[in-house]
Amino acid sequence: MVKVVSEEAVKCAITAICDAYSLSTEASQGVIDSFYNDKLSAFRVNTLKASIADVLAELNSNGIEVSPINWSDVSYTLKDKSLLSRSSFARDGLVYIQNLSSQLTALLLDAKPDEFVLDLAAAPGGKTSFIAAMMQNNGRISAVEPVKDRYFRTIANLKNLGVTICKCYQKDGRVVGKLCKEWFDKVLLDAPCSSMAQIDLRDEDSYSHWNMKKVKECSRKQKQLILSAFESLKPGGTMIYSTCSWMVEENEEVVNHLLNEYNDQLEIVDLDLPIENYLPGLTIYNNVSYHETITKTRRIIPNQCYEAFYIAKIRKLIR
Ligand SMILES: C[S@@+](CC[C@H](N)C(=O)[O-])C[C@H]1O[C@@H](n2cnc3c(N)ncnc32)[C@H](O)[C@@H]1O
Repeated sequence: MVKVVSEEAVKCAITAICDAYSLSTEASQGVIDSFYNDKLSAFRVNTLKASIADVLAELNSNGIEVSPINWSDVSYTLKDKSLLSRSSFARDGLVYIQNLSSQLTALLLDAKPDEFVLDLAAAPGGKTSFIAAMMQNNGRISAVEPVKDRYFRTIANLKNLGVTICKCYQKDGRVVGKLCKEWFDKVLLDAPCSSMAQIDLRDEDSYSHWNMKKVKECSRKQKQLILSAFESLKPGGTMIYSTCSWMVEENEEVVNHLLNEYNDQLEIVDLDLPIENYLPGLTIYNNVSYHETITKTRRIIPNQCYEAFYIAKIRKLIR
């Protein structure tokens, strides 16, 4: 029987990481508060099906007010997504409601037309579809998802969003590296995680299943998945590892595991995020030291606009 955690236990985990960064009491409180507060919603225009100008004009005529984001032409925030999520734009895939941290992660993969891309943990396909839009539906994407209903949902979603270059596979991502050794130019591993970003401390249901046992289980699987992702990458290719968790076990510890296995075959890319609310990856946690290069990985600090996220960009060296 899994022990259900209290709000205090979640706050404790968040505080421990704030302490590890020596964040001021005020900054730590800001992070904890962000797990209580309502966030702004965000969406992107799906340029596979609509032009930005047309969508903005339609939203305006429906009284939906949106604000642009400075790092993406297609991304916007809005106070209340209820009208938009019920609209025909969302239903018909002209826009896709997606938080900014997720959008930024997909953008950072920097997939180009004509490349061969792997999305190793794809459902429901939000990032896959953004990647396809950036590739202008030119090239190839393989999307992997082992859970049956999530796999079928991804296929339906991608179809609705006008993605034509993606083939979906119902598979465990951990076997892909051995089956498709050095096939892909780019790989996204948006790993299954304990989903701290989804925690709303006002809503017990959102954290009642979150616990350290789950964190440890996720960490074990993430370490296997990151090796598989790296093995599937071509020399010279790049991959993104991301989670929407705040836990070191699911982030720095996983990248450190890859570095322990393949240190001489990769470099961690220094991520220059176009936002201010981020921290470098931790190199020491609970008295365990990780590779120094992990400081080049990034943690997005949650706030009103952004969900808690961890992003690492990794390049496979040409031998
Ligand atoms: C964080 S979600 C991915 C979200 C997706 N990238 C998006 O933006 O829409 C992680 C996904 O990994 C899937 N997953 C779980 N175990 C997996 C495994 N062994 N191999 C590949 N995917 C797995 C989960 O079912 C879940 O759909």
